[in-house]
Parts: sequence; structure tokens; C-alpha cells
Amino acid sequence: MWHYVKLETELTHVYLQEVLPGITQPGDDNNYGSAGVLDVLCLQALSKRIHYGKFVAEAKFQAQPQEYERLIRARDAQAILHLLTDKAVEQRVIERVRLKAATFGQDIVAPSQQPGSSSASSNDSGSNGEGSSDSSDTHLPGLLPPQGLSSKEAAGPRLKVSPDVVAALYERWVMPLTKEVEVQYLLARLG
Ligand SMILES: O=C(O)C(=O)C[C@]1(C(=O)O)C=C[C@@H](O)C=C1
Repeated sequence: MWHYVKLETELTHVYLQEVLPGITQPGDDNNYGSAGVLDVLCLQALSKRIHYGKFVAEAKFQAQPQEYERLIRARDAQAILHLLTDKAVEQRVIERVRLKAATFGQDIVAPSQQPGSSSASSNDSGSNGEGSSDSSDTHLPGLLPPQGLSSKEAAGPRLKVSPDVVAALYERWVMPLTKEVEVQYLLARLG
């Protein structure tokens, strides 16, 4: 049945093996509570995005019922995957994700806290505890792997995660998992 289509196990594996290493630095910052809360938020957001593939697949079925029905009856998962794939849309999604990560992932620094500013001190992290503990450090420890930054990114504003890494995660994992949900949904569609 279509509502049994759930890729939680695959998603957890991808999150632990691919997403986390891409957006964090190795090591232990002892922030287990905050990390746990954010892990759950990320997993829920990814799960929702991927499993919305069921609605997308239903719309695609409605648009081409005969084509899909023939492939579903033939149990031809590869042909279904091919029929539902739209490379132009995928390219637009990747570019939008890259732009969003570059825009909303900026680490905003008050002018007075910027390196070279007379009021910036090396150990002043502000009353709310935010900010770099070292004003000469261009990246927040634990948030941005410097090795994940392209030279273009490193020259621009400080970013919490590399837009290229986020775009690659979408291309290699998020969209393929969404398509896997779509295929599984369609295979169960007539049952
Ligand atoms: O928008 C669609 O047509 C989808 O099926 C969604 C999606 C995606 O995951 O973003 C997946 C497959 C398509 O090739 C394009 C995009």
C-alpha cells in the first residue's frame, strides 16, 4: 500500500554518513543537547521533503495515467524512474538551493565586531554568547568546514555551510531519495 512507503532508514543513513560530515567539522564540542534538537529538526525537514514525493508522483500519474499504468503493471521501476525524471527541473532546484544556502546561511557579523574594527576584541562574544571567540577566525568552529569552501566562497561573506556542499547533497541524495519515494508510491498506486 502506498502509505507504507517510508524511507526513514535510508534517510537516517544518508544523514549520518553524508549530510553531517558535509556540514560539520570532526570532533566533539560537547553541545549534545543543541545538536540533538537540531538533528531532529533536520531529519524531520528532510523526511517531509522526501516523502512529499508521494504528492508529486500522484500529480504525475494524473497527468499521464496511461503511460504510468502500463509501466506499473509491468513492474518496470527503471522506466517509471525515467518517466518521472525531469533534468531541467532538477538543475533549477540545485541552483535555487545553492542560492538559498548562500543567502540565508550567511553568518551576520556586526560592523563593530568585524576584524580590524577598533571595538572588536579577540574574546568578546557579545552578551548573547554568539559570535566567534577569535575575531581573526573567518569561520565559526563546528559550523563550517573550511575545506568545504571553494575559493570563491572563502573570499565572500562568512557562511555557516558551504552552498556547494548543500547543492551537492540535494543532487546526490535528497532528489534521488525523493524519486525513490515517487517510484515506490507509483508501484503501489494500483494495488
Ligand atoms: O518536480 C518534480 O517533477 C519532481 O519530481 C521533484 C524532483 C525533486 O526532487 O526536486 C524529483 C524528480 C524530478 O526529476 C525533478 C525534481
